[in-house]
Amino acid sequence: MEKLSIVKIGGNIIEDNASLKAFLKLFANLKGKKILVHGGGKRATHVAAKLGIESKMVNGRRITDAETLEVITMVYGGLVNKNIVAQLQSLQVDAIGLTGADINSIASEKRPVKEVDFGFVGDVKKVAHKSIDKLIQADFTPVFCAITHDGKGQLLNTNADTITSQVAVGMSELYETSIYYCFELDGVLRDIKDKKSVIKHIDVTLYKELLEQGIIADGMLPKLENCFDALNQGVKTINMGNTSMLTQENDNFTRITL
Ligand SMILES: Nc1ncnc2c1ncn2[C@@H]1O[C@H](COP(=O)(O)OP(=O)(O)O)[C@@H](O)[C@H]1O
Ligand SMILES: CC(=O)N[C@@H](CCC(=O)OP(=O)(O)O)C(=O)O
Repeated sequence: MEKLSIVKIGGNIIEDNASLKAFLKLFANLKGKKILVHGGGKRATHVAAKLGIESKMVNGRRITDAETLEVITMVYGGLVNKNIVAQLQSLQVDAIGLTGADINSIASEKRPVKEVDFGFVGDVKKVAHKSIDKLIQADFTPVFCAITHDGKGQLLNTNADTITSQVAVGMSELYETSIYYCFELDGVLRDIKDKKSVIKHIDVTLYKELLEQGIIADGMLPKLENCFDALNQGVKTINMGNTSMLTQENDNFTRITL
């Protein structure tokens, strides 16, 4: 099977122009077929605040009312996605920016209201791996933002980490897939105050321990939540760390295995 890399960048990298530029260079140099997924939660929070809209997160997910959905559509689907695509074009990567509504690539379902009403937040139901592959086979590089749709005309906010693992699972039908969760730290840390305390390898048993001890929290929750499902559903490798893990020179990052 041919290899496919699915790379995710989040808010902290996107917020810092120099970090974003440096990352996009590494991504452009990454050999083989690839997909980029980006978040932008921090930018959405800033823009919402400017508009007088307060942001609320529960379990690493944004409570998304109708007003917030408008903001995230503009920020993720417009501002962030198109800037990244333009920068990739300047690096000779023929990128195409997508929400899950485009080519019906990621269909989701509005999260049912249980203890928390997340509003317009979608849980991924179907990834159109064959349609996405048409773009890849045509030598385009898909760049997904954190928006999906329900097939009935409703856009839904979906955590970018979750999109990454679900797209990777879908594409595993056709490729040997590797996920790279790039963020500002070197990996999952045993002690959040000690930047050097990178845990090099996490399996299911250690994951449960770390979760119980509260070592995995906040933005780290959605990253790790779906990893083991993804590995069980055919994703070959999952890595978490800073952007330099995309080069062969850095091996100081976290590898997730079953
Ligand atoms: N054990 C941990 N190791 C590393 N980061 C952690 C840990 N627990 C919580 N975090 C938090 O998770 C954040 C990364 O998630 P998130 O903010 O969603 O990043 P991004 O948007 O860049 O993907 C880190 O900045 C850190 O504050
Ligand atoms: C439902 C939900 O929480 N969606 C996320 C999507 C963006 C995201 O995931 O951004 P980062 O990767 O930068 O955190 C949000 O609106 O914050």
